Amino acid sequence: MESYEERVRNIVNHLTPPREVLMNDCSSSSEEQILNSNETSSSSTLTWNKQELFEYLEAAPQHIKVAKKKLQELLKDPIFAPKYNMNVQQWRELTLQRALVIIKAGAISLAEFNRDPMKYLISMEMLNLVDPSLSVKLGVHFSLFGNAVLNLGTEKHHIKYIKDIDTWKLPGCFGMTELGHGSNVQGVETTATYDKTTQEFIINTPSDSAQKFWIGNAACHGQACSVFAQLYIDNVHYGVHVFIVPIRNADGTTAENVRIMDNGHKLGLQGVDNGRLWFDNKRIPRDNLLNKFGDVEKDGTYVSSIPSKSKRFGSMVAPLVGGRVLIAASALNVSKMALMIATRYAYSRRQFGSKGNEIRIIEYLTHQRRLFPMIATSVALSFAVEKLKRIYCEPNKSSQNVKDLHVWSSGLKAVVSWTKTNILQLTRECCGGQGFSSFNQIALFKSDLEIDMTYEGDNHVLLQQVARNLLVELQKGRYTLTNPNHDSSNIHDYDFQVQTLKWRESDLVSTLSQKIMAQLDQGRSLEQGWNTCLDTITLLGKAFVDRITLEEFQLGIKNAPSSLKAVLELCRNLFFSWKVNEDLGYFLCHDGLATSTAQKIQDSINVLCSDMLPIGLDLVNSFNIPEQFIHAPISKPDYIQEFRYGLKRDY
Ligand SMILES: Cc1cc2nc3c(=O)[nH]c(=O)nc-3n(C[C@H](O)[C@H](O)[C@H](O)COP(=O)(O)OP(=O)(O)OC[C@H]3O[C@@H](n4cnc5c(N)ncnc54)[C@H](O)[C@@H]3O)c2cc1C
Repeated sequence: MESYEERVRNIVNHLTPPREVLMNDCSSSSEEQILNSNETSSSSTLTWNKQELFEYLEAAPQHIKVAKKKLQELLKDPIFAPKYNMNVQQWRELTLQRALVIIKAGAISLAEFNRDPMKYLISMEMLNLVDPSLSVKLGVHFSLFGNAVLNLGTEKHHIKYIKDIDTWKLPGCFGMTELGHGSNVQGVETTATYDKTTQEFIINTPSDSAQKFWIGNAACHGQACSVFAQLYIDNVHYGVHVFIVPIRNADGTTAENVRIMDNGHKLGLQGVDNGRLWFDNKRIPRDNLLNKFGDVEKDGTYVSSIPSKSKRFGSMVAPLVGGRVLIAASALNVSKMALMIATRYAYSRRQFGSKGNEIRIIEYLTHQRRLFPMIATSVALSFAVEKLKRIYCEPNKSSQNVKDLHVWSSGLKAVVSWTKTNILQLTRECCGGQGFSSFNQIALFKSDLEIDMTYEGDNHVLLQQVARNLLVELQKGRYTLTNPNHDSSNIHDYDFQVQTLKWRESDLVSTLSQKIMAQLDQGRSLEQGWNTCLDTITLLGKAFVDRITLEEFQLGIKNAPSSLKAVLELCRNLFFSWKVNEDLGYFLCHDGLATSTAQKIQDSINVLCSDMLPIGLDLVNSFNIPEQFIHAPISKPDYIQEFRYGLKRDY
């Protein structure tokens, strides 16, 4: 008689699909075949050249490819080898030493940031794959402190500071956030009062809530800080301006009239020395005002070509948009890397089934539904993020480009960082206990990059910027409202897909407009009305990003070599179905889709996942992430060999 276990096994075997429909067994292939092969995909359903897809997703001009290779060589220096098992002090020291190697080699510099922002962005993205603490420490120094000098300062500042920034002679901090004010930068309390008798500004922290908080490089290494403070001249308030304030002397001692404290242990980014700053009527020369958008003459006369305080503030924060572009791009790379690790493991790890013939975990539908839609989403986002980078790097931006940059960077920073966090969670779980080990990389990215949702603009606040812009477009009659499309004849037709996402966005814009008008009619202020609509606003911001992502993806498919079109279309269909499925409630409650069409879309996900099953491994192996940065043992074809007795992994 069959035992209970045997009966269950027989039933399960009966229910699982025949092995022939599943892809070739990667665990028996050599690493070279699986990971680095330029051969076409071996799937029976779709074929493409992996190198071709790698290059198409990379989308970099030749000179940048050369720079990338050069940086990759530099990153082979043993100092960049993985090392996790350290206390905070050791993390900070290693991060500093790594930063100095990069700076000494001239691989990252403010001069380069100015000359070739795309090269700068791509180099920083690569450093983030090696060690997020390293890219954040350098980012604070160059992209924030240095960028403030470059874009908020004038020639006198460039002459005085750029060389010292590029050599780390003047390690910098960026002092925007205070304990009492983070997202609301216009509300900072630190004051800068002009003293015309000495031609100095007096920088002061008037209360404990005004202490500068979370300031990168402040706890240990920073010597100067670009401080955001309210400018006062003769008791007249001129709004927020930015000042270069010395915080340490060259010998590392704290500067006079400055107090510094460490921010302490945190969730991640252990290598970044975040600190708190107080200024006790600290005097700085008049020239230390970064005066591109507003200046103070010797006699105390205020001069600016922008009369409105809030517009002036807008001009001052606009150049800082690069941080958001970098977060979106880096978050996408990390998503791809985590998916590469988890997917490779999923195609070689076996669990359950008959003895000697256990099932690869990728064969479980739950595994496919966790990994494949995210693979498709990462491919989809590649095209939107690439477009964002191009807009950012455009040297002579039209006013439309400036507006697009603001809206796209706000929306994509929020959505890509959330997507990455979701992907890190899913991939961590997909790897089981292995996902918990630092040496398998996913866990560390989880803790180091958790902050992406908060700094460089809190995601919920950023999506309000997107919604505000769409509302203005609507009010100015520049927004085309769209009707729902119930036609379900072909849910894989691009026109149907884009019409569906356009309808949701346009329905949300008009709903938002009506809701706010109703609030105003009831005598509420715009601020109160806005607050009652924040749920709709968040949905609208996300809907906008989904729509532009689909549109850019379609453009990418149109321009792709013909051999790549089919695989990209499969990804587009899965991306679309997944996105609609996530928000099915909205589509059904607001009559955006017929129930039968919604059902079709929902049902299509399992089918698309099974279409992706034979090619999922090839697809992640075509991702534009250099192999050099993937050292997780579970990503290797024979992961068991990676754990043979005596091979230590306690770094
Ligand atoms: C590791 C790390 C490094 C950092 N480095 C720097 C640095 O170098 N320099 C620097 O100046 N700052 C730095 N920051 C600070 C960072 O920029 C701020 O934390 C961020 O701007 C958010 O501000 P907050 O923490 O005060 O949060 P808050 O703005 O108080 O937000 C708290 C919550 O309230 C919500 N909220 C706030 N306002 C609204 C609104 N209008 N509508 C809806 N919801 C809202 C947010 O969504 C959030 O969930 C760093 C922070 C960290 C953690």
